[in-house]
Amino acid sequence: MSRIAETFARVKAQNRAAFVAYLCAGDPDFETSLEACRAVLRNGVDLLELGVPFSDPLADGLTNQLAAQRALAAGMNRAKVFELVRRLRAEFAAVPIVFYTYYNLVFANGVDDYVREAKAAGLDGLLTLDLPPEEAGELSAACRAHGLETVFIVAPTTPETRLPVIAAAATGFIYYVSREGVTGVRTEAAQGIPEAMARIKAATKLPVVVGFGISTRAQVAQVAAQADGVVVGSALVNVIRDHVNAREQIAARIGAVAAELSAGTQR
Ligand SMILES: O=P(O)(O)OC[C@@H](O)[C@@H](O)c1c[nH]c2ccccc12
Repeated sequence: MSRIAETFARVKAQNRAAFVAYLCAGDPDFETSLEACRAVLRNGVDLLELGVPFSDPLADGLTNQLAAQRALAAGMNRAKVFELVRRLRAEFAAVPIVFYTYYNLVFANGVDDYVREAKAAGLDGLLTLDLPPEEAGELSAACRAHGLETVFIVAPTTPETRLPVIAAAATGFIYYVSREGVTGVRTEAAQGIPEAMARIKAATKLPVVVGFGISTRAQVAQVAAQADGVVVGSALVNVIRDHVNAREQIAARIGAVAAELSAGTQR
């Protein structure tokens, strides 16, 4: 069983949703990013989404765009992103790590080489934010060959007819982005999640995680009652933003936020 499948089976047996954290790899620098990832993994995170910093993050809100800029400014590159995964995998054998990346970065130097290197570094899956399943044949074949999961997104605007296409291409889990627009902290979790879960669950047996705008323990608890996993990104990335000039504080503070929010996943 894959790390991802084991994780969802474990949290289900514990009657809770998985707590999924998003951080941008190398934000605000390699060593601080490694410390921030360690801190959230030691404080309730069940699955880590690592954003691969990109110059044109069209699907990201301002918080994540600035995180990518900080990482790129600090010199983050393909080799260092894989090194970060290797370092985390050496310390956290069981935690699933999934790249959130734009297809350009995967495609640039050969899809098969990228997937092989990602698997060798210890990665479990890939979510390519700008690659629809209809165009993902080469990537899906490479991931099948090398043993990476291919996660795909369902949005509130996804037509019913596309759900089977997405469900057929997805492995590991499906990500339901619970509102239109881009990522970013909001005052309340989106409405309509139960209805969306019913739609998606009619098309797939895969676990479904829900994200976008979730930033408080109460919002986590609300979504945890409705989904298999809850994703928090900007609320964690903002801790890094707010302590860029006090980097030694980031690990402790981001660990505390992860501990507070992840407690909301208990049903
Ligand atoms: O930041 P938020 O509102 O907590 O949402 C999670 C989001 O950041 C993370 O899952 C993510 C980062 N980049 C993305 C691009 C598309 C969809 C999702 C994402």
